[in-house]
Amino acid sequence: MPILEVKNIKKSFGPLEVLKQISFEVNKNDCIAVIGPSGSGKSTMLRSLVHLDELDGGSVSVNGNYIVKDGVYSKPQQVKQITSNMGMVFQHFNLFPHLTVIENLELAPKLLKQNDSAQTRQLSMELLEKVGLSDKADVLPSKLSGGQKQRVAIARALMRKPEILLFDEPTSALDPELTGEVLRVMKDLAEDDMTMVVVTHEMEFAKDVANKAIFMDKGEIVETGSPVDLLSNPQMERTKAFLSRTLSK
Ligand SMILES: Nc1ncnc2c1ncn2[C@@H]1O[C@H](COP(=O)(O)OP(=O)(O)OP(=O)(O)O)[C@@H](O)[C@H]1O
Repeated sequence: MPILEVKNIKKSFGPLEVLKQISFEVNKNDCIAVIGPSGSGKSTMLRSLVHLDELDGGSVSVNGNYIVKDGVYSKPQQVKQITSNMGMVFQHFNLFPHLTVIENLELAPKLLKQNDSAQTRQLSMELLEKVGLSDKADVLPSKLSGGQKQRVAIARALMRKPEILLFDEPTSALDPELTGEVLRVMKDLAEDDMTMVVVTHEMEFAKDVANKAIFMDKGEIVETGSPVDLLSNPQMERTKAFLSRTLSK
């Protein structure tokens, strides 16, 4: 059974149909790159998986538990519980500026009283080490580079030990010289068999790290398959058309 199953999801903002009956599955250990031109609905699709955007129709389930089934949402408590199995990393980090790095990591577990504070501290230090920032535990986000902020955001998303990590263009807000350090952490996670869905414009990451690619255009999935095949096969007219649009952005 797939971990995450998305079936015929639909979403409009007013008259604009942003998602048109999208379906796909995420299996354990998949790293899926979601690629497509600006405005194709990638962020909306990702946000809808954790109920940050409300769908108009379709189904999303995690391990067979429905967040929404045929457009009808489960009870809020159940939605909360199911979505807690997914961690989200945003383009603009979304760190709390008045909290130190370690306080950013520990805020949610403390509010939810998930673990005792010694366990929480041990996990937060382990995760900061994993992203190479154990020396920054007590500094405020304003003292960090964009790449470091994003690595903190990744560590924070891992605090609840999610089964799936979702990334929404995690390097798009970074200066080019800072994208590498974030992509390396993401590659390490993929190599540790983390299940990931990554909205990205980084074609090299898609080719090197992802095992599957989903191409979206105008609210539809127009192509799926192995990223290497899709990105390097000159016969694939849609892929070429997509790439020329993206590269000319
Ligand atoms: N809250 C909103 N209200 C109205 N329209 C929205 C809202 N959020 C997104 N849209 C519109 O929905 C469409 C899809 O947006 P979305 O951000 O999902 O695309 P995207 O593929 O992620 O684009 P990008 O690569 O530029 O981030 C766009 O036309 C956008 O303007």
